[in-house]
Amino acid sequence: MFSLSSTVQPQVTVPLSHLINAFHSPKSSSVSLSASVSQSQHREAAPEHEAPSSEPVLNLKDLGLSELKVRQLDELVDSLLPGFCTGSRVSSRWHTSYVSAQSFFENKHGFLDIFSTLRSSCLYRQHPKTVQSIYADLQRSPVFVQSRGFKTLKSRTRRLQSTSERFTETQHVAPSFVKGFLLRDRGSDVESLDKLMKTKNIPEAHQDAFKTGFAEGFLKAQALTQKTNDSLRRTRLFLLVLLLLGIYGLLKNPFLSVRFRTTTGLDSAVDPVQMKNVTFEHVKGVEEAKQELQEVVEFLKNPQKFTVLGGKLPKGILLVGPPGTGKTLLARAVAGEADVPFYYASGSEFDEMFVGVGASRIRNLFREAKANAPCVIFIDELDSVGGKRIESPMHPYSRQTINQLLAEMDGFKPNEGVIIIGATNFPEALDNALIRPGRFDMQVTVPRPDVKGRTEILKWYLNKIKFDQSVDPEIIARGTVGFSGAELENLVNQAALKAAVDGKDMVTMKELEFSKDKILMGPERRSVEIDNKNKTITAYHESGHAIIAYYTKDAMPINKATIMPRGPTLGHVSLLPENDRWNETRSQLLAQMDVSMGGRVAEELIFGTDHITTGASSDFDNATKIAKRMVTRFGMSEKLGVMTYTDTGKLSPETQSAIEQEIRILLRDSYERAKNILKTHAKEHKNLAEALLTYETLDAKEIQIVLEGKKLEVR
Ligand SMILES: Nc1ncnc2c1ncn2[C@@H]1O[C@H](COP(=O)(O)OP(=O)(O)OP(=O)(O)O)[C@@H](O)[C@H]1O
Ligand SMILES: [Zn+2]
Repeated sequence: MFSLSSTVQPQVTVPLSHLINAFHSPKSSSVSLSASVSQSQHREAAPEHEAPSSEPVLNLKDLGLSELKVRQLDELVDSLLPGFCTGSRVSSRWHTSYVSAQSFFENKHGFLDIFSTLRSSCLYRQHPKTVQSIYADLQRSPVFVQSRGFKTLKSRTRRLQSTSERFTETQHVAPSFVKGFLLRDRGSDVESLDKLMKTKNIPEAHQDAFKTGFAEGFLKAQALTQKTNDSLRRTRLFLLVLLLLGIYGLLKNPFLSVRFRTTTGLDSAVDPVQMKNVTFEHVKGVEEAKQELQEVVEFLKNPQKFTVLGGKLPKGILLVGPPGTGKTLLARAVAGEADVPFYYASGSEFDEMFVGVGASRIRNLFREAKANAPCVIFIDELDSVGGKRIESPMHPYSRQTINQLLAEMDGFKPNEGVIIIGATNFPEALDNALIRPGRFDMQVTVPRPDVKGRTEILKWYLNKIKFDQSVDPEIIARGTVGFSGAELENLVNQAALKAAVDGKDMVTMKELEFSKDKILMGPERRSVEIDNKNKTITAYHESGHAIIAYYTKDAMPINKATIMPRGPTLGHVSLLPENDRWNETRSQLLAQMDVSMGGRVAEELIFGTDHITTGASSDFDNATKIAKRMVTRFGMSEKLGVMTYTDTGKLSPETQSAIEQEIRILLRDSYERAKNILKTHAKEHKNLAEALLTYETLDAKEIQIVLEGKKLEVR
């Protein structure tokens, strides 16, 4: 049978006579199979074998093919003579037999890799021509066209041969087809099978067999052709839909962040993201940083305006600050405010074990960005690409990568509209070359937020959840000194989760306090069974702290006392500074020491010296630290004067012992003060401890009620 593989059927009408003639063209034809069948040549060739016009006309009935439709006939012809059809796509493919295709994929598989075509179209978005030409290409050439002609030609011919065993003249079949066809004037003559059989002297006895064989072969080929056509049609439809979708996506949103990405070894694509929805409004508590970046936004909005006036803006801005303080968010907001593309890269992406990869990634990034200026390139973790640790065996090519980064930064003018924002937690770890003028020459500090900033951040994230009106973000803010924006966001989120778990319909202070403690001290250990004796000791210990805090003038206000085990602690008292403390007075420091002492003093007073526990060790640590700093750093000891003693190891033994002596005195005095207070307020101490044993946790208000001798309302 005539099998067709993956070839598109050209719509060409061929007189049946050509076909028949082809079977019986002179055996002597010397056209060799392996020769490249150039159709144009054949067409140009003089028609030597013009058929006599007197040939009788063939009736399809004679062939037993009267059932065939014209189209089927065309297909038959094409099956037999794929090379014939003028101007058809197939023919042109045949003639590229010796030409390797453009891509390895094409060579290997014989058809275009439509996905890589689409991908590369996305890679070069700034050249819309590419997309168009690809579209045109795809229109021109059906996707599964075999472009490796020699393979096609041979295999198809072989198939022709094997399926036309009836017409045995193996060697000469194909050439005679061609010759028979091409040497004739196709339009004019209509020949008949009868005549052919006569002229070729086919014996009467064989004529029927000839016809039957011909028809059988045709019908079999027909069935297969139909199948192939169906599957081809389906594939083409699928590819068309895919293509249309791709084009639609590109037209609709050129900055679509989710797109085909190529990460083939050395070459990685870089996609910008449009940051319209992130503005400075989203970044709270870092007002100074926002102000400094405002001018960068103005520049990105209108680079020309700045250069006309001769203004010069930094190419690179370094955002410096601890993790989670919103450096990435700020960089996004800069792009969002200016409504320009945002290119994100993490320094660690460039840190490659392979030569040239990191450098090549940087090159790609800058090439893309420059083509889309004005825009923002953000390099997170800049220290991991621009660090000083060059020549380390762990990062063999980092020098190369840094050099590439430097070259790229030097490679464009300040008015080109590309702003590079780098972020790092360790500016001191950066390579000096990076922070020279003309590179990252502007530093913006993004510190941990202060009380006001924390309150704003908490409000911002609280507004995204349901919370009770009684919630006071400021109280939480005061208790979260040192929290970063990310940690505060997490705090609110944990509170929301806790409320959901407890079946509440909104978040209250309780959940917020809960999640704050969880972040600060680890999760509650409700399951831990603490015996009554230990519980009682803990209750008195914590009440001791609370009483001292309550009755000492310069101590911080109490926020909460609890005997709920959490993390490594059995209970704790939390105090809230009214504001972030920039400075502390001597009396505040002493008060802090006294509060720390309160725990141990309570144990001693209530249970006796023999029953004091190990539970006060961290309290002592705390108190000792304060005393030591007062003596050695703050000049708060009369005996040692206003002098700092940083490296105590290098001091004379006398000075060392004098320091020790002073610290000891401070601690002892503190202990005595605490003892006095607890003795004076023994009743309140007892009441508070009992309230804690009953309620486990007491907040500031409840503590006040107990200490004022009033009864707590049953909760
Ligand atoms: N000042 C802030 N205002 C509002 N949200 C913040 C702030 N800081 C941090 N966040 C929240 O924390 C998330 C993480 O912050 P971001 O990634 O910007 O921190 P970063 O400083 O870049 O951290 P890293 O140094 O770890 O990369 C932000 O997406 C945001 O949700
Ligand atoms: Zn304690």
